[in-house]
Amino acid sequence: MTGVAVLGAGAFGTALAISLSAVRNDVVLWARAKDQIAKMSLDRTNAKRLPNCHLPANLKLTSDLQRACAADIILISTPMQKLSEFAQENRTLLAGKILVSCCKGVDLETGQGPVELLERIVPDARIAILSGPSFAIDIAEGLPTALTIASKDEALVSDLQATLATNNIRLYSSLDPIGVEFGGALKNVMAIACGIAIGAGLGESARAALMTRGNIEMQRLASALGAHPKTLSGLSGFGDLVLTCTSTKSRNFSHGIKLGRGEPIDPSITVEGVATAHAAAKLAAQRGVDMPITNVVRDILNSSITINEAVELLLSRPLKRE
Ligand SMILES: NC(=O)C1=CN([C@@H]2O[C@H](COP(=O)(O)OP(=O)(O)OC[C@H]3O[C@@H](n4cnc5c(N)ncnc54)[C@H](OP(=O)(O)O)[C@@H]3O)[C@@H](O)[C@H]2O)C=CC1
Ligand SMILES: O=C(CO)COP(=O)(O)O
Repeated sequence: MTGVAVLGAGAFGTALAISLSAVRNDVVLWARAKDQIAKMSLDRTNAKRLPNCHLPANLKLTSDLQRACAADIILISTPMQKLSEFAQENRTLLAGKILVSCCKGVDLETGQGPVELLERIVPDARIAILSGPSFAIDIAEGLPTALTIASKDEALVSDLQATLATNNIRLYSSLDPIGVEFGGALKNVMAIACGIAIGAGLGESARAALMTRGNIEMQRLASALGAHPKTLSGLSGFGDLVLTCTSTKSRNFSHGIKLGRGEPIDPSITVEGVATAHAAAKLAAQRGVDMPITNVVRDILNSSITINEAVELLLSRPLKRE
């Protein structure tokens, strides 16, 4: 396999392109805005999305999607709610390629995760997902982490594991893309819940309880959708849950903190858990899956309940065996 393109020069796409460029000379990073690419080429940094991180000299930059899509392997790193539109608009360029989704979310309109969505829109592509604990800034600075690459196609996943591992990203493989995509998506909802708890002064014990019961909810929904429950105990589940529920580097956790403190929200920041809370609550209702934490996060986001009411709701549920 030759040539790796990263589509979407957001924080994560840029970080992945930097990390991959340390081990390969055939990496191209695409952004839709010509002026952004011109500025990035001049400054060798992405001031808009990942400031202060150097773009290596061997990393190619382009706003020409056709040129980027000449690569065999295409990593897609747009926000989840933009993936459907992006894939539909560019389905001809993506056809027949190896597509690796880097998105963490559930599509609000269809209830699909990124793998299922790409399989529907680009049926003749070979699809995989990359997920796990990885703040863009950590990856860009060369700090080590471990991620999961998953696909139902065993040969593909093993090729991608070898091709996409870098000096600071250790890659584990998985044949359970549903578990990996829903682990990565649902942890964002729990990070908002934990942020709310911390922001509202409910304490760290409350956060630990939310993380633990949240993890059970994540497993329940993912299993109902066909995932292996054990997958959610891995990097794209427990691993990312721990990271994002405990760090203010997380936009989802920070969003929750702001809600908990009653502070204003900046709508320009990508906070995947907001739409995903709505999508996941809907999926759970359709399948009869009990998701009390997800439901209260959705209701707080809708302003249909207060944080105090959410606490009361969670604590007054019938007592049960763990
Ligand atoms: N940031 C992180 O630490 C991590 C993020 N992720 C996941 O990666 C995905 C992207 O996040 P992140 O990079 O942080 O997001 P950012 O908000 O930093 O960037 C989003 C990028 O997507 C581009 N974009 C938005 N809409 C479209 C569209 N319709 N067509 C093409 N490009 C589009 C934006 O372009 P423009 O600037 O022109 O608007 C921008 O380059 C999310 O699903 C996130 O959960 C995963 C792991 C870590
Ligand atoms: O997914 C992430 C780290 O693994 C990034 O989390 P946020 O989107 O909450 O910043």
